[in-house]
Amino acid sequence: MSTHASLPIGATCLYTLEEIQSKLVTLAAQVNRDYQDKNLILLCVMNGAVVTLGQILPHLQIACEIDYVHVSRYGDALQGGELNWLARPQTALQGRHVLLIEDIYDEGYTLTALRQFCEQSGADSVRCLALTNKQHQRKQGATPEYLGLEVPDSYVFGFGMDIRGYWRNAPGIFMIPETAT
Ligand SMILES: O=P(O)(O)OC[C@H]1O[C@H](OP(=O)(O)OP(=O)(O)O)[C@H](O)[C@@H]1O
Ligand code: HPA
Repeated sequence: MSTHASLPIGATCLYTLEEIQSKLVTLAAQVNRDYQDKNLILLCVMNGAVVTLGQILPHLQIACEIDYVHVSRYGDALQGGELNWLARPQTALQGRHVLLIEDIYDEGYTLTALRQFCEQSGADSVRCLALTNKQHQRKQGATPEYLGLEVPDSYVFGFGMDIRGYWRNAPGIFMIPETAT
């Protein structure tokens, strides 16, 4: 573990950019294998997944479309609340194979609602790729089919994830130990 000079005081690096890239390459290989003959659409769950989507895309070697859905249940807070729907996908999901792209699988409320939305929209299949999995026992709903890196039960940020609205640009995945829940 290392610290980063210009990040919030006490921030500790959990994963470097190189470690994240390496995991994304592995996840992309699984997606390439599983969706070879499928009409795939990737749905980026804004805002947090924007970096994950952007960084995994060049590693996908299959025809696919992208779109996004914007929901939020944390806002600038460190604890989740009600899910706010800010934008729905513009692409018709009827008959499509949908892969939701998430930055973090935390308590699972967001993912459960998104799966339900896609299924009700007539998708042929709905799966999720989440870059990180927060380790705790407060999960609900189905686990992402493609899971990347394990993170501890603290508020994490960087690589698209915010802390109080900032530092989505942090070059890696970081935590501040005092934010442990
Ligand atoms: O598993 P859950 O407990 O439901 O939390 C996971 C969700 O929380 C985050 O979004 P957030 O509401 O923070 O919005 P953001 O992506 O714009 O930061 C993250 O991007 C996931 O979508
Ligand atoms: O730990 C987290 N960090 C950033 N966004 C999040 N959304 C849910 N949990 C988190």
